[in-house]
Amino acid sequence: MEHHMAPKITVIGTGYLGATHAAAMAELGFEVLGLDVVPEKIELLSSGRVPMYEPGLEDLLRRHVAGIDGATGRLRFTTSYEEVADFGDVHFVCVNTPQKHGEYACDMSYVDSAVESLAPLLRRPALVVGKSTVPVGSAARLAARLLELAPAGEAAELAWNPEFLREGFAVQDTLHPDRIVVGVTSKQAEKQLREVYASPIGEGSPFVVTDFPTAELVKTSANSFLATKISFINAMAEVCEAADGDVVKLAEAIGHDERIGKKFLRAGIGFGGGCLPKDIRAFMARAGELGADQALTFLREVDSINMRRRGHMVELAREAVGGSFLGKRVAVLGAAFKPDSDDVRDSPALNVAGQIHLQGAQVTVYDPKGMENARALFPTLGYAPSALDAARGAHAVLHLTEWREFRDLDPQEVGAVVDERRILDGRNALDPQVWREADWTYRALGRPRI
Ligand SMILES: NC(=O)C1=CN([C@@H]2O[C@H](COP(=O)(O)OP(=O)(O)OC[C@H]3O[C@@H](n4cnc5c(N)ncnc54)[C@H](O)[C@@H]3O)[C@@H](O)[C@H]2O)C=CC1
Ligand SMILES: O=C(O)[C@H]1O[C@H](OP(=O)(O)OP(=O)(O)OC[C@H]2O[C@@H](n3ccc(=O)[nH]c3=O)[C@H](O)[C@@H]2O)[C@H](O)[C@@H](O)[C@@H]1O
Repeated sequence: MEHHMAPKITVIGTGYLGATHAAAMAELGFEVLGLDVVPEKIELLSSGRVPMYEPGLEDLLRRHVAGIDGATGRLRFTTSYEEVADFGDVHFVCVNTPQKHGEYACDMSYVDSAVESLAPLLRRPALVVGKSTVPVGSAARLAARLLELAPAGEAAELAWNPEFLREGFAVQDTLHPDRIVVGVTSKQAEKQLREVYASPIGEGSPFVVTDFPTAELVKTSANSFLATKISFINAMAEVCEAADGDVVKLAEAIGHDERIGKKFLRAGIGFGGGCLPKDIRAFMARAGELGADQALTFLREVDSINMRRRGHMVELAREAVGGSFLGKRVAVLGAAFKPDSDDVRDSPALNVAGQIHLQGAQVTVYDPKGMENARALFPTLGYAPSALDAARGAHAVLHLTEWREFRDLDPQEVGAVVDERRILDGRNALDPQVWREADWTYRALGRPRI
């Protein structure tokens, strides 16, 4: 009987997506080699440490990284493309695809460079699998490039396998995905990917096989839908504020309709992060290039509703401190773009903090995990080592990222250190009653003033 070896896997780009994917693939039993162009990241990962905060990821990594006591040794890291090309049968491309400076379009230079570094070294059969979020049409272009550059010729193939993980739940989402989507041009590629994902498929994750453009579009349309849902509820929050309605109750009530659903209806200062904002913009830009820009004009509105939230939060805060920020102290609870992450890319919390600082207030920020990243991006803001320290002497406290730690704060304890008991809840996540009972003025976006 033919002895079939499990494919060896490489992961190119070991950031939020790639580091998680690499560790998860080792957990599923594969031999994995991760590569990044930043040697410091590779050093950290090789010693079993994760260069960012993602719940459960470090434990997973330490179970597998070669050289760690008791680890399986299935996971290693390198900066050498030669090593990756020699080692792998399936190469996942997980590099960043940020927004271009001053444009809506996606910056494909990192993906292009990853493929151009790897392809000329592929001498034996290989499946290169794109996971980064890219404009539709990229996979076809990269497949042609691969064929042009790889010494293995047609034995080096491309597939597209978009990723849907959420930060904060990355490990769980990778090991137990809602669905697996693969864009392929051959049965062989499909077969190989079925083998890689045999475990989640066996657990019941739907496996959707499609062509390149559809696979790319599934990703951008999923993120567009999520962004639209958030902006929808934030538009309702604007109307609620004008009509003295309560958007939290409204969301709960419409969410009982299963066709609408309860998820992604949390009104507040809106969506941020390294994905939703840049993905909807890149999608609009790409649709424009394809002559289908009209189809996505609604995303422009989704984006502008979202950006208005930040400005509105600043206005509410200014109003709360008496009409001007000059000489006022403002405490900001939260810097990460969402809880359970240290990611501050396009963070609504930091954007609001930055605007208030520019308008003359003394702003002090605290975040359980995002401090280092926040300081690097906004070095002129004040930072404190705890929520209580941030609140000391404040004329207003702004709750901008809904960490558990903030929900558990004791309003009396915080009340003892502030100058004025004023709290603005930018995430509709605190219990208004608890704060009001402790003599705080509580105000939230889209809820009655009382
Ligand atoms: N962060 C997330 O939750 C998710 C991200 N995505 C997509 O995944 C991609 C990666 O996102 P993140 O992991 O958040 O970005 P990231 O910035 O955290 O990680 C990207 C990594 O790629 C490395 N890199 C850049 N150029 C390289 C090259 N030529 N060769 C090797 N490594 C290189 C960087 O040094 C960095 O470590 C993006 O397209 C993003 O839209 C998709 C789903 C979820
Ligand atoms: O493409 C990506 O990178 C990922 O983008 C999002 O994941 P993520 O950015 O980690 O975070 P989300 O949980 O989607 O939250 C995004 C933003 O929306 C905000 N949000 C979310 C939900 C909600 O009801 N209201 C709301 O304002 C969050 O505070 C956060 O700023 C998607 O949820 C993932 O499926 C996708 O893989």
